[in-house]
Amino acid sequence: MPPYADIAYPASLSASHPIDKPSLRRELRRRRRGLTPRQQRDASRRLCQRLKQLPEIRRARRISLYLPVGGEIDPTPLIGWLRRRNVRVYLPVLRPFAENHLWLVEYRPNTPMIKNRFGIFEPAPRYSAQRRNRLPAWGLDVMIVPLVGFDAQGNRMGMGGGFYDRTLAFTRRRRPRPWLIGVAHSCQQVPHLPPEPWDISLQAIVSDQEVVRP
Ligand SMILES: Nc1nc2c(c(=O)[nH]1)N(C=O)[C@@H](CNc1ccc(C(=O)N[C@@H](CCC(=O)O)C(=O)O)cc1)CN2
Ligand SMILES: Nc1ncnc2c1ncn2[C@@H]1O[C@H](COP(=O)(O)OP(=O)(O)OP(=O)(O)O)[C@@H](O)[C@H]1O
Repeated sequence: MPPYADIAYPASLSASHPIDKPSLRRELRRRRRGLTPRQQRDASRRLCQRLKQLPEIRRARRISLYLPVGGEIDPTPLIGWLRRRNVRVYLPVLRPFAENHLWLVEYRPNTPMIKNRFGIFEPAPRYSAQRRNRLPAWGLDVMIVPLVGFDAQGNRMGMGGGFYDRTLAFTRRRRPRPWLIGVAHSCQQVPHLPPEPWDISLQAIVSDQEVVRP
């Protein structure tokens, strides 16, 4: 059972109601924002310990992750470890002129950064516009995907923009595809999320408490 199973879920989460995704998303975002700095630090450390043990990550040469906002679990302690292993690190960048698509842009120690319209740091436009600094998503070995919610079956919910679903839609038709790892705090686990037709399935979900392999 998820540790928060005893907390009252929104009424919309009971089996007899269809799930009201926007209110569930709000509730789960509130929950992760409410974690203390200390809980955040511990969760991040536990998450990264688990990630470093995954064979898929140990084998990878190119990995994308994200810079956390709003209480998201923090994967960035991995960056130094990955660089020491000569792994290339990529970040999502809001793609200009393509609604709700992401670019994956290499993140080096001297990469110029700006805040995007959501207040998330990302490589600056001048840098991201250069094709040599980007990688098509199929060129990644592993993509670490931030989750707002997840269930034990591996269903996921994100921020609601469909950014990752759109960016990864190609994986239905073509190989290679990156190994997709969703990450979240364990308090973001819920009993059941309805899969949507456009959802791209994850190979694993890693939280501070466990590794779920659907
Ligand atoms: N750290 C991090 N970076 C990421 C993502 C993420 O989930 N986490 N994304 C994953 O998709 C993309 C950005 N997606 C986002 C989608 C929606 C909202 C959002 O709802 N923001 C406002 C409402 C809209 C607005 O301000 O215009 C909000 O916070 O309520 C933010 C980011 C790319 N970078
Ligand atoms: N491949 C796609 N092409 C066009 N629209 C899409 C695609 N994937 C998702 N969408 C649209 O994006 C919107 C957001 O979807 P959803 O609520 O599932 O987002 P999410 O999974 O939480 O977000 P994310 O993928 O950024 O983590 C939906 O309205 C959906 O129709």
